[in-house]
Amino acid sequence: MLITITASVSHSFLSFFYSPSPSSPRTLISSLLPNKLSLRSSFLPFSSFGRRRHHLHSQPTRSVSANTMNASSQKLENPDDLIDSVETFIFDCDGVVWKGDKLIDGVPETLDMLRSKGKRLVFVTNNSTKSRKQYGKKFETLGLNVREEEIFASSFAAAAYLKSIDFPKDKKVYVIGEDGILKELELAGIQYLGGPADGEKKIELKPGFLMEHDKGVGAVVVGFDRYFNYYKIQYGTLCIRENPGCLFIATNRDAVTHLTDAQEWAGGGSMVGAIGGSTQKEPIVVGKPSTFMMDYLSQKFGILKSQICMVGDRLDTDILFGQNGGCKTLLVLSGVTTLQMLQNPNNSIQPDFYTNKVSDFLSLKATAV
Ligand SMILES: O=C(CO)[C@H](O)[C@H](O)COP(=O)(O)O
Repeated sequence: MLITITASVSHSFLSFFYSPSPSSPRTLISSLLPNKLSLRSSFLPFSSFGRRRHHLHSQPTRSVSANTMNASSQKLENPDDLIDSVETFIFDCDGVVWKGDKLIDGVPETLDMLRSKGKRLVFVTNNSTKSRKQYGKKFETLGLNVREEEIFASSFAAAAYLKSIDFPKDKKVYVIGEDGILKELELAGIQYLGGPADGEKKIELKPGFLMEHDKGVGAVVVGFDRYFNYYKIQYGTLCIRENPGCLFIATNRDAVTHLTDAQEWAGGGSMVGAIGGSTQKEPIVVGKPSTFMMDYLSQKFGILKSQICMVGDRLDTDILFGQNGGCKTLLVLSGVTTLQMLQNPNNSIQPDFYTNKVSDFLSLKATAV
């Protein structure tokens, strides 16, 4: 069974890990797992600085959480009931708000309607290629009135996670990923190397060639990277395998993404999988479905998770993210998931509601009048 280590900022977990118990973190985490799950020996990337600060929990990506045992989803028929039952809507971006660079029909009007009802709107994306500021520009270009503080990308989550564990000022992060991660690390005051600059680098395998690496790297952050190469794999691998306590952090493990609308393209999970393959370690995942961003948001805005509705197009990231956080969930069929996929007997991830697209909030209301 696939198990993912996820990062959480929940106070209960924090106090749990700060407790003076002599138990090792591995024992503590093991105690949180159902009996049938076990941890592999290389599973926990604790470092000397992260040891007492990590509040990790192991979380199967599906099927063990009680939330994933929901009965079949209901087709959304009374949007007002759902709207009135929560104070915050978290929207996934790709497949919900836009597809690639194309705005999905009816999104601006729907967001305006929700704002006019006093709802808090938050946007969460696993795509780490841009920073919050860069996403702010994208929203603006698409004619959407969204502030940078309302956007939470996995690039930001990686930097926020490192801050939450007091990543030492004298340590560096090796980045396998694009500009968004670099920008967020910079804003967080964290030193880094790698990123797009290593995209051109090649390795000449002459006899006896040995690649040097920076012993001051305390974390490798892996996100979606269109310039992924063997140099980056080897560099990241050396840091994780040879620098004591070096963390392996993944922005997400998404299998596919939408680089063009003609087909699905290999996603961030492919880069993370390569580093997992060479290091034989599991990453700390900070993007969906990890609860790190959910916990972060709920603490930052002081929102009760039961007062949140997560709207997304992917079952194994968005809907699971909402369910793992104890929120209401709405699946829209405007992205990667079809009705057939939702209703396939092998699919156990059932959102509370499903509908075609977010603007159904408006059209269904109109029909009901
Ligand atoms: O970056 C990616 C590739 O790994 C993501 O799969 C993708 O872009 C996810 O976006 P969202 O969370 O907005 O659906």
